[in-house]
Amino acid sequence: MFLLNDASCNVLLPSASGASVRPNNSSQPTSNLSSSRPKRTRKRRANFPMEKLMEQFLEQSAQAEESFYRMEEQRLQAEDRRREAEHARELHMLQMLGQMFSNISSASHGSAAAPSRTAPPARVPSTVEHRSAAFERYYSFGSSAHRGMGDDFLSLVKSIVPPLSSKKHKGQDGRIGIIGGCQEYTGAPYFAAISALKVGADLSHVFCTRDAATVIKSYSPELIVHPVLDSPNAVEEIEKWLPRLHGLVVGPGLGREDSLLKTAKEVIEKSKARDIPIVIDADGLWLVSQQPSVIQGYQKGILTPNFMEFTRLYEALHHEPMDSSDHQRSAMQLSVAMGNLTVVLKGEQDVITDGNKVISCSVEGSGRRCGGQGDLLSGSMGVLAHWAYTSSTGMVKSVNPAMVAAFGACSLTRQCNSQAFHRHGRSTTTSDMIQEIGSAFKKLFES
Ligand SMILES: NC(=O)C1=CN([C@@H]2O[C@H](COP(=O)(O)OP(=O)(O)OC[C@H]3O[C@@H](n4cnc5c(N)ncnc54)[C@H](OP(=O)(O)O)[C@@H]3O)[C@@H](O)[C@H]2O)[C@@H](O)CC1
Ligand SMILES: Nc1ncnc2c1ncn2[C@@H]1O[C@H](COP(=O)(O)OP(=O)(O)OP(=O)(O)O)[C@@H](O)[C@H]1O
Repeated sequence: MFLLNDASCNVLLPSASGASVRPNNSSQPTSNLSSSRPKRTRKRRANFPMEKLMEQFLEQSAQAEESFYRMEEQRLQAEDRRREAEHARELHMLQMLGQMFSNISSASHGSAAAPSRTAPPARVPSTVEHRSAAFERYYSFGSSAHRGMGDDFLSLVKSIVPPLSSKKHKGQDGRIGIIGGCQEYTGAPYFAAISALKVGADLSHVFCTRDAATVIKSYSPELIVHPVLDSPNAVEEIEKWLPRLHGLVVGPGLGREDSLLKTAKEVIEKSKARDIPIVIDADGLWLVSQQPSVIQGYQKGILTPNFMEFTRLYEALHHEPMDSSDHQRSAMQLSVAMGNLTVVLKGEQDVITDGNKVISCSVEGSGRRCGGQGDLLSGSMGVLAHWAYTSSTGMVKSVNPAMVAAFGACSLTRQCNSQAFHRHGRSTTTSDMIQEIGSAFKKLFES
């Protein structure tokens, strides 16, 4: 905005910040416009007709405008340079982190750093070996100790979140399948499937028994529900969909009926052949404790046991009771015995390990332990595993995509628990936590 003050002829120019400022008289030939010397001004006014004065004023205005835009241009260029430098610094930091992890993995476990899809189960290290190894490779997030490393893992999770874009079509950010849902348990598969959607999958399929299907559909129109799990040709019916699925969660609300477990087992085999990331939870873990070979050595498999489920698995693999005083060590031992599968032992702290590294997630949750929180966790992990394995950033692959996905899902579940508890206190339910997924995700991974 340019103002000509009638009485004094003072000129007001816009500053870069938008506020009007007076021009610097020392650098501009504006003495004829000054109001501080009335006599001289009057005399000059007599010599210069009004048009000449206007002409001069317009010329000065144009110069001022030009200099303003030049300064603005310089300011924007400096801002661009600052952003580019910041981006390069972030990228460099993540590459170094990736390099560091791959060094740790190759130094400690040779082939485990670049595992084959179905590696044979590795040797279980001795107690002494394990204690020092776990110490060296133990990182914690949420407590004040090792916060730097936790923050780095958080950066890795942030880096796998795909950008939202109008160029994408429905399905590109993930189609997730849940194998579970029977007459007794309809809530668990619903929680897992809706959580996958709310984290950011585009489509969520539930493969459940016939009598559970209508119930699950009635909870939400967002879910695609297939009433096939107890049909005679269940495996073929589900197999038809596998080429379209990016992630599978097996177990929430599956139940333990032999025929359903047999179907789940065959679906796991078919999904492995297609290289689909598979999260196994709840009754899926019951199946694994009966037949570990169903998933043993599959590097894209993640097990998410609670303490009870963990004990069952550990004893099935090691044929002896576990040492419950050292969760990190026991979790590493189970992972190694399962062929370096990623294991998430849920609890007061979530312990996440692939047998080489151990991370602990202790993001503050709450004291509320309503049923279904584990389903929120496994559904979210299904999506994050797909994003981690298909991430184009590269550095996630030098860590272990399954560990990054597991860490992301644990942090998110605990953050949802904390936020829901702040609103609802003791009456918090898993549905309240699911309502918090959007804001918890934004807070953790998009800020
Ligand atoms: N709304 C729904 O539809 C829901 C359905 N769900 C579905 O239910 C199915 C069975 O799953 P599950 O977890 O109840 O079976 P299981 O592992 O045998 O545990 C049974 C017993 O283990 C114990 N226990 C548990 N945790 C423990 C711990 N941390 N530390 C120590 N002990 C612990 C505890 O024993 P208690 O305290 O009673 O002695 C508990 O009663 C499965 O399909 C699942 O998806 C759930 O997802 C919830 C929402
Ligand atoms: N003692 C705890 N303190 C804080 N958070 C916890 C605690 N126990 C579990 N959690 C959180 O709750 C999540 C679900 O764990 P939980 O042990 O409830 O699973 P679950 O028993 O398999 O659940 P579900 O009821 O779905 O079967 C964990 O990832 C963890 O983040």
